[in-house]
Amino acid sequence: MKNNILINKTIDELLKEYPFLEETFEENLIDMSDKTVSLGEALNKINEFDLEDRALTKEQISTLIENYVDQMSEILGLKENIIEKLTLLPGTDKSGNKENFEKLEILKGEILCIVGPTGSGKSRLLADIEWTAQGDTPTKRHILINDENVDTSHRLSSGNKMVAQLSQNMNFIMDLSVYEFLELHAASRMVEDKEEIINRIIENANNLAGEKFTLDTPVTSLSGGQSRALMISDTAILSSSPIVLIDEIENAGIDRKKALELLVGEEKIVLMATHDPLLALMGNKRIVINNGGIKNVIETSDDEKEIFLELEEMDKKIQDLRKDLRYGKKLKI
Ligand SMILES: Nc1ncnc2c1ncn2[C@@H]1O[C@H](COP(=O)(O)OP(=O)(O)OP(=O)(O)O)[C@@H](O)[C@H]1O
Repeated sequence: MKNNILINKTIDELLKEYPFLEETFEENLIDMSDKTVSLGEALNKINEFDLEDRALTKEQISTLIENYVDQMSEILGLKENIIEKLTLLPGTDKSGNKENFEKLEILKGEILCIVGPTGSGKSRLLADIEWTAQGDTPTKRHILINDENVDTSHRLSSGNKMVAQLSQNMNFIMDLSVYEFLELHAASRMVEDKEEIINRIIENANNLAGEKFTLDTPVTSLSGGQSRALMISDTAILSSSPIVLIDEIENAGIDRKKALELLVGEEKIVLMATHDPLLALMGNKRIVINNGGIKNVIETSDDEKEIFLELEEMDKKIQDLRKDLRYGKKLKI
């Protein structure tokens, strides 16, 4: 079985996560009397005579279970939940030299920042991840999902995307209200509690943006900050994509710290290109890019976390001054 994640899980865990497997186990000689054993162990325990009788091999049974979980997850929209880890394997920089790392693993719930001078290749790295590069981009990098090479058939399909990209420009061209826009999106995701989800999205978006907007507001009249807040909240709450790529959350009147917390709170992997020290220090690690290649991966140190607290206070002061300025007040510290 190529999916080690399934084979190492216990029968109990598998039945809780994929209740539809019970019948499959029954039909395929998997003993469910002891649910604490792993699927791998249960497969090993199958009697050779029974296998011969059914003209099956253990490998065939494991492949059958794996394919079934894959298909059902796709149909039930569970697929996004099975991304636990993203792995980046080195390619080459712009001069053709191998990148300076062996393997970079990013786990669910982690924030990684990407830093480097203009033109150094930050957007390229985000694009490699979005494309789940298999040595077929200018950098020759490879991306693995859950330790496996990726089935690239998803690349051109529109539904169930693995990666959501929050780009710098959010231009709405549709003539819809915020409610209609969210309703369309909710319908395409077939969510059960549409109204509740829509309310949660707008509430969180308003929490990020300075000036409040309502469900009746036409999307075309949202300000830059408001539309960005709406897209971030929508991505965090409604998007099925487990990986979120952000090409700089600029300072356009949104609370950047809350935005990141919202995205990561929904158990996603977040990769963000940024030059903003406050955002960079919110990450667990940062990838340093130069001349198209990854030169270093730095873990955020305890000292840096202290700096983060200072920056947070400075940032709050600046935000307050900005607000006062907007509302025509005299500035004082
Ligand atoms: N390893 C590489 N090999 C070949 N070309 C590369 C490599 N990395 C990046 N490039 C190319 O270099 C150019 C600049 O890269 P990119 O746009 O990613 O930079 P950036 O750091 O995002 O810049 P900015 O901060 O200005 O947005 C792009 O054309 C990109 O395809």
